[in-house]
Amino acid sequence: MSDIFVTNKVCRDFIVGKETVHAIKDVSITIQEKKLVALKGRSGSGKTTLMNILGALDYPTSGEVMFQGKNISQASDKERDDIRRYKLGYVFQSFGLLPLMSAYENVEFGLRIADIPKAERKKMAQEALAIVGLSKRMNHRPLELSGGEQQRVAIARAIAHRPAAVLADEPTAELDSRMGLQVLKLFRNLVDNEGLTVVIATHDPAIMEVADVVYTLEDGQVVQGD
Ligand SMILES: Nc1ncnc2c1ncn2[C@@H]1O[C@H](COP(=O)(O)OP(=O)(O)OP(=O)(O)O)[C@@H](O)[C@H]1O
Repeated sequence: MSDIFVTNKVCRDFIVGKETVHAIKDVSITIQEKKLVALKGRSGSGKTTLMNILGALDYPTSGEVMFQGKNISQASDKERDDIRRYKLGYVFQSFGLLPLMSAYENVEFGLRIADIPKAERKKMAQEALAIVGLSKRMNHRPLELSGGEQQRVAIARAIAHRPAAVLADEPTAELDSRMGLQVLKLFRNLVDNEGLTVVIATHDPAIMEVADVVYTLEDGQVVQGD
């Protein structure tokens, strides 16, 4: 199986006043295709910083990040934009749905941003909502859905354009444990049945039930991986 993300001694520093915060230090990890990989660790351990770097949303201060064999830390803005738009999908803690649009419209809007032609958008949006089990709720607006359902709409939006990988930052933090587990199992299904690679940053202990590989971060360093 091939590697989809490889980081080599990645560091990210933030300058705050006169101090330098070493948010992540010398992180070297490999993420294989079609796996569910967890980045686990306490608040402040560097999970979001590493996710943003993997997702081409931020640059490392030093070190290399490879995505599908390409060094994205040195890629042009256009190449990075294309990776974000076409190759990756993102899921955030607070769902990020547009409140005045229905579930279907939220997913369809994501497909417009990914430049999917109009003629294909309807079928792709409906398929993505079917995968997350929300075909019957697709005309509901976010506030007419439970938190778990809203997160499933956000997942449908993240997968509808058929990216290679989905990056989810604390996707269960605003859900109770039952709904959180449902969402984690949905990610597991996406890996097993849709051939996606999923990377989840979380401190939710239930991740241990679904992850293939867990990297534990402590003070910006990977202390454990299996
Ligand atoms: N933009 C920034 N400016 C300054 N410091 C930052 C910035 N982003 C992150 N940090 C610092 O880097 C460290 C790692 O933060 P990060 O958000 O990656 O951790 P985290 O594990 O995702 O935490 P949480 O679970 O609370 O989101 C923290 O000490 C944080 O204060």
